[in-house]
Amino acid sequence: LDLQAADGVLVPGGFGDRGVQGKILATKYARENRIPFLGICLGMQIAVIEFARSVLGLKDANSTEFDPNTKNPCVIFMPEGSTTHMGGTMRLGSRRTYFQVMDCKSAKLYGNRGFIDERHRHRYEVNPNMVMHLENSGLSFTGKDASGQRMEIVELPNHPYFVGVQFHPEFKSRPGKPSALFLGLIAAACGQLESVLKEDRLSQKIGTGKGGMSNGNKMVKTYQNGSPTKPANGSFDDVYRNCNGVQV
Ligand SMILES: NC(=O)CC[C@H](N)C(=O)O
Repeated sequence: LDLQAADGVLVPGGFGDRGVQGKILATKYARENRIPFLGICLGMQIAVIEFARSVLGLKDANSTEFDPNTKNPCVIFMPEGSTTHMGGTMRLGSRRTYFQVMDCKSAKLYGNRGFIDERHRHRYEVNPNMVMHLENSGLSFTGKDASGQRMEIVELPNHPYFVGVQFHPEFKSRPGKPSALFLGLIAAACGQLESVLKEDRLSQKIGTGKGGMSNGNKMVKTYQNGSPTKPANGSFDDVYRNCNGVQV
């Protein structure tokens, strides 16, 4: 895998320690070299572990999923007491994320909404006791659940696009209705994030329901079945057109 050729890095979810070492290296590379990054579920947990190791200097920082005896458990087992999920320990299904600040990339990409509902499938979470330490060193937990104890979105404000989410935006993302965070990753990888964030259209059609982007944003033509030479008519469409088929 040649990371140097990558315009963006997506670290997906996963269970167990297979591939974790490589995911940590890819995340470190993206963070240090300012390559647009999106971490999903385990990918977000990896981003926090990598940051704790490299920036906080906690060399054995880990998830208790991989090292139950770590002295620096920055990701821990946090089962959710739920009468509807009896017997299961997985945090599953739609849960609400509240933005903690509006001046962050994820809130803007979701159209400046106060909260979003996204789907979940995980057992482990960022250790709430380490949040302050991580934030003092530059990570920003821009989305949390209603209790404030479960970290849903993490960002590095001083990076062109470094976003990790505990939820799974892909579950509600559709080719013609992409998730805000995939739009952000692709736009950043194309060097167009600034113009996308400035798009009036991003926030105009929020809450219109049908035809909107998944979780609030507008539908944008993707030309998936159309002519690849169809002319673009705006920066938004450029992003979509240029990135059809692009591997990130
Ligand atoms: N879906 C995932 O990526 C799960 C991440 C992690 N293994 C957890 O259980 O929390």
